[in-house]
Amino acid sequence: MRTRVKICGFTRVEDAVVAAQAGVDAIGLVFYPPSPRHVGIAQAQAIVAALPAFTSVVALFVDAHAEQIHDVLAQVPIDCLQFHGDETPAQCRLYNKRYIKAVRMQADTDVGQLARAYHDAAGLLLDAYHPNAKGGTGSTFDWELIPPHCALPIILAGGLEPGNAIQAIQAVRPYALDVSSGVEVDKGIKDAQKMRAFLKEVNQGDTIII
Ligand SMILES: O=C(O)c1ccccc1N[C@@H]1O[C@H](COP(=O)(O)O)[C@@H](O)[C@H]1O
Repeated sequence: MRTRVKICGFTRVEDAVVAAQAGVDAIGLVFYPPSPRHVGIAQAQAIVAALPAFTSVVALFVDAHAEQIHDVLAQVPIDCLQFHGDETPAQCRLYNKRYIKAVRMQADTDVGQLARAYHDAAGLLLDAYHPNAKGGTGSTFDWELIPPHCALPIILAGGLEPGNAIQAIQAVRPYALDVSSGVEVDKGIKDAQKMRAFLKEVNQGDTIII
């Protein structure tokens, strides 16, 4: 099965269009005000309206109030939610939407237990731990912490970039890769060449594995 790719943290319509034309599976929109990649409703609507069919839209939240999430869902066509905070399984299930639960990996993180707790998630996203940030740090983590088998599709994140995508696919064999910082010129500003290079590497990685 080919490795899916999500590119996260778009703030500009033109960047999302380039990503879609290059073959990305999903784009991520960050609805977390402290993030430099945060988008408002109007900008999110403009980005989604410019996308072709079959490019999924993922909305990222960090410990958001339910009203904020309902507000986004009422105004922006979202395919999937991504929870990057301390949301409980019950909180993730409130919206009648497919969801991804992000986990910031530490030495004692029990991925199997999390997969059981969030058993109805559409994927478990494994990201680097940082004491002062919830994500989007550009840091990798020790992929040896990931168990070889998991009941949920594994979405690998954290410090991915053109240059380590093939290695990531070979080491982890994830369902998908999620990248943000590694394809940027500045926070929230994507680099067309880096996005294309990343997607090309993922295709190469899949070819090597097959
Ligand atoms: O992108 C952000 O600003 C962000 C903020 C808060 C939580 C998560 C965020 N992004 C996600 O972080 C991971 C890793 O990103 P990176 O490639 O290391 O920059 C990824 O899932 C982003 O969607």
